[in-house]
Amino acid sequence: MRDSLDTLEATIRERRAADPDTSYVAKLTAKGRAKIAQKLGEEAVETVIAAMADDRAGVVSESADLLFHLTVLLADMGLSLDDVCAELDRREGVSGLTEKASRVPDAKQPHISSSKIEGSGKRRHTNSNFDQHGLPPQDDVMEALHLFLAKQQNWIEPSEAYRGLADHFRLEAEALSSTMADGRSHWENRVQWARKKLVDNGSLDNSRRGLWKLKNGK
Ligand SMILES: N=c1c2ncn([C@@H]3O[C@H](COP(=O)(O)OP(=O)(O)OP(=O)(O)O)[C@@H](O)[C@H]3O)c2ncn1[C@@H]1O[C@H](COP(=O)(O)O)[C@@H](O)[C@H]1O
Repeated sequence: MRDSLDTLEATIRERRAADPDTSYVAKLTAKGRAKIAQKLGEEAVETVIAAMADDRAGVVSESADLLFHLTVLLADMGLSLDDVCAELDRREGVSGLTEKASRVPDAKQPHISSSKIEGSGKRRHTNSNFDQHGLPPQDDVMEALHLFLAKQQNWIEPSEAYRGLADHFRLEAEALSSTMADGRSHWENRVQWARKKLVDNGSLDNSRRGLWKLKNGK
């Protein structure tokens, strides 16, 4: 398997610079990364369709197309199969369920997807909708705080929410150190605003000063 992929990778790297009239790799590469990624997506869908039809030969064929297009994409990004294998090696021995349980907050919730790359199954955020301070929109913070609190067993201190959500949104150090005119933290202010919204809509238990928890069942 690895030999076949190594050979394919070497061929693809060589064919990228070939004449697009005689090379599919060169032709696809010339169309740009978006087209390569689109083809990869199509092959993934075709693999799924074959699997759902219990078409074993189809799955083998579509998987070959999928691996081929993935290798073209990696080459276009200056990445290699070795990079992917190194990541797989790093994960070896770590149960997928254990890794998933360690994520904070729950990445499966679809309604925080405005800043999440769909389909990755992992917490990844684009910065495109972040503001000039490098912070996510208030509504996203509110939804993420709701999810974060839903996972807590007990009362938490605000600092835990600041940290947990900063990790969730993968905030840069610069964004975390940004302050308002009065010296208060932009980020903490945003999380506090989110907490207030949750109090206002009746989700948050407001009975203990300086500690945060959702009301039961909210
Ligand atoms: N493994 C492959 C491989 N798998 C699939 N494909 C091509 O990938 C394309 C995608 O399949 P589709 O049915 O979606 O094609 P399509 O509808 O024509 O594509 P679009 O019009 O949507 O762009 C087809 O043209 C396939 O022939 C491949 N093309 C090349 N290779 C390898 O890459 C090497 C270099 O190829 P060239 O760059 O063409 O010389 C070859 O020797 C092979 O080893």
